[in-house]
Parts: sequence; structure tokens; C-alpha cells
Amino acid sequence: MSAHQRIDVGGAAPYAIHIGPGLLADGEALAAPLRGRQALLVSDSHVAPLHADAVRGALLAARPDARIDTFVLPAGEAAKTLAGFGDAIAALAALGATRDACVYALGGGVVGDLAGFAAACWMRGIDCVQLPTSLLAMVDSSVGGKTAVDLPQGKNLVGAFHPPRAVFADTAVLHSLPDRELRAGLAEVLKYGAIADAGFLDWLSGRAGALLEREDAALAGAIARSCAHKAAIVERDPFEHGERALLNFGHTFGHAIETAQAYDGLNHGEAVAVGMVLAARLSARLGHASEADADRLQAVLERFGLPVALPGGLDPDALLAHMRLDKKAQASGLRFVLWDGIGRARVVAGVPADAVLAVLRGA
Ligand SMILES: NC(=O)c1ccc[n+]([C@@H]2O[C@H](COP(=O)([O-])OP(=O)(O)OC[C@H]3O[C@@H](n4cnc5c(N)ncnc54)[C@H](O)[C@@H]3O)[C@@H](O)[C@H]2O)c1
Ligand SMILES: O=C(O)C(=O)C[C@@H](O)[C@H](O)[C@H](O)COP(=O)(O)O
Ligand SMILES: [Zn+2]
Repeated sequence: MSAHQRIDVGGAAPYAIHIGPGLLADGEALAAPLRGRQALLVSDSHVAPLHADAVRGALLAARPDARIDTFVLPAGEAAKTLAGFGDAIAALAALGATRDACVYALGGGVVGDLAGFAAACWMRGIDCVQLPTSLLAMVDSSVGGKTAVDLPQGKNLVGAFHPPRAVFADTAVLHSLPDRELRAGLAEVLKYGAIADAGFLDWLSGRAGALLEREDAALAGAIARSCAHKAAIVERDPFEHGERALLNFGHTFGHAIETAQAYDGLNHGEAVAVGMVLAARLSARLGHASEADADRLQAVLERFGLPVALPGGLDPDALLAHMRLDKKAQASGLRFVLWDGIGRARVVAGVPADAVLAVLRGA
């Protein structure tokens, strides 16, 4: 395998995250997890024309006896649906996939979540290899085994925990990623600093220019440190019984925004950026953090060109209704990841709805 970094994720089903340029051309490495002779390469309409032939060619060079079908989703969050999931399942049926078949998810988080969910469900679970192509997918969605599709009622409401067999993050493909999507990925990178690593937030803040200019060393450092944080957390708490919920910082607000905009407004990373600012403001209102810390977090996000305010036209009461279907909510009420300042977060139950509404109204 070409020079790369490797991060191991331990637990009941251990796997490795490989990070570096050129990994998608390494057919031997990509084919190693393929136990049988069938693979379904799932991608989307932006990524497939750029990278699917190369991946398929690399896999076939290593495994000439394999049958590799390709299934392409329309690009974008609006395709992460039960209907898209059904189409992926139909592609597995057309392949005649047996239990030793493997799904390869080549794309951003939308492809990774949907393809992973199809792999989790086909014959009650077959292997999935994540080939993340967006920054967001490299630093977050390809790791940890959360798979899902959205419903009109809420984000990721139908899904399963299904860890990948391996993750190959080929950093060379980031050169074709649109700027807006690069910034969205940086929102989830900044999240690790906000919840767990004040030094990392400083490091990122000092390299905003280099990261936005896609300098290799800066990107490689940000990806590896993000994956190390995510790997450590999901290894300790794979099913989100505790600590893993911290990775949801900003997501109660963010998911409500995405749902209210019918998955056609802010993208996930942008919605999480706004959500982190709102969660920080809520934390300050409830006495957990200071307004000065919330101001600082907002300023860092702004430095990366991310949105930090609620988009116009959204009804606070409708957003609150969406939050009641957040996966952290309980029969007793809302639970939020609140913030104790840079690098420190915790899950808090019984957050009063009127405080959430006040933050949404900018009061
Ligand atoms: N499972 C998890 O733990 C987890 C974590 C974070 C986010 N997510 C989910 O991930 C999704 C967001 O992921 P995303 O930001 O990657 O969105 P995405 O998958 O929609 O990708 C963003 C856009 O970039 C394009 N793209 C991706 N890679 C490219 C490349 N190399 N070159 C050119 N274009 C490229 C895609 O086609 C798409 O248009 C959301 O559905 C979110 O809920 C899941
Ligand atoms: O891996 C996790 O755990 C996360 O919460 C990571 C989030 O960035 C991600 O958006 C995740 O899909 C949200 O999960 P959900 O359980 O709130 O749907
Ligand atoms: Zn997220």
C-alpha cells in the first residue's frame, strides 16, 4: 500500500481507517476485505463520473474473477431516502449478492449512510467498505458504523449500527470537492475541537487559510486528528449509550434546520455550524458556558466561511417540534449536548423548551 496513515478502531468488530493520497488506486488493499466474488459499488451522480471507473478497475485488477456492479444515486441529501435505499437493495438483488458479498460506498456521507444501511439490512448484514470522498465523510460519517436514511419527519430516523470492514480515505480526491462542501466538512472537524480538544481548535484556527486552500499537510493533520477522536469515542461507546452522544453537539438544532428545509437548504455541515452556535448560546443562557466562549466559537466558524445564524423563514415552533423526534430525546423531554466552554461538553436532560425557543428567536 502507498504511504499513508492508519488508525485502528477496536471493539467487537475492529477495523482500520487508512488515510492518504492514492489509496483508491490500490486494488490489492481495496479488495482485501472482499470475502466472496460479488461487490456492489454505490456512488452518486457527482462522484461516479470522477472516480467509479478507477475504483472498479483497481478492484478488478486485483480480483479478475469478481463481479462488480455499480449503483448510482442522484447527488445530494434529498436522495438519502427509503426509496433510494430500496433501489440499492434492488441492485443487491440484481447482483444475486450472497452473504460474502461486499458493498463499497464511494462518495460523501449520503452515499456512506445509505449504502451502509443497505449492507446492514441485506440478508441481515453483509460487509461494507467505506471509500469516503468528501472531507465530511473522511472525518466523520465513514467511521463509527452509524448508517441511516432520512424521513420527511426527521434526519436519520431509519437506520442501524453497522461498522465498516475498512475505511480508505484517499485524500487526493479532495481536489475535486467543491469549496462549499470542503467548508461543510471543516464544520465537523471544528466540532471535535469544540467538544474535546481546545488545542486542536487553536491549531485549526491558526491554519484556516491553509485548510481552505487545501494544503496537503494541513488537511492530512486535520483528518488524522479528527479520525483519532472519532475512533476513540466510538471504540469506547459504539452504540451511543453515553459519551458518543457528544458527537451530536450542534445536531439537535442542525437536524431540525435540515428537516424544516426539506433537505434542500443548508447542507449538513452548514446546519451543524449554525447548530453549534445555537447550542453554545443555549449553554450560556443556562449557565453552563460564557457568552464570551460562544462568541469565540462563532468567530472561529466565521473564519472558515460557515453560516452561524438561523436561516430566514424558519418557524421556531416548527423547529422545536422537529427536535422532539431527535434521537437523544426521551419520553421525559429534550436532551441536548450542552457546552461548558471550549473543549468541554456534556449531555443534559430536561432542557426547558422555553429556553430553546428563546435562543431560536434570538432573544
Ligand atoms: N454516519 C455518520 O456518523 C455521519 C456523520 C456525519 C454526517 N453524516 C451524514 O453525512 C451526510 C453529509 O455528508 P457530505 O457532507 O459528504 O454530503 P454529500 O454526500 O451530499 O456530499 C456532498 C457533495 O459533494 C459531492 N462530492 C463528494 N465527494 C466529492 C469529490 N471528491 N469530488 C466532487 N464532488 C464530491 C457529492 O456528490 C455531493 O454533491 C448527511 O446525510 C449526514 O447526515 C453521517
Ligand atoms: O457518529 C456519531 O455518533 C455522530 O453523532 C456524528 C454526527 O456528526 C452525525 O451527523 C450522525 O449521523 C448524527 O447521528 P444521529 O444519531 O443524530 O442521527
Ligand atoms: Zn454530523
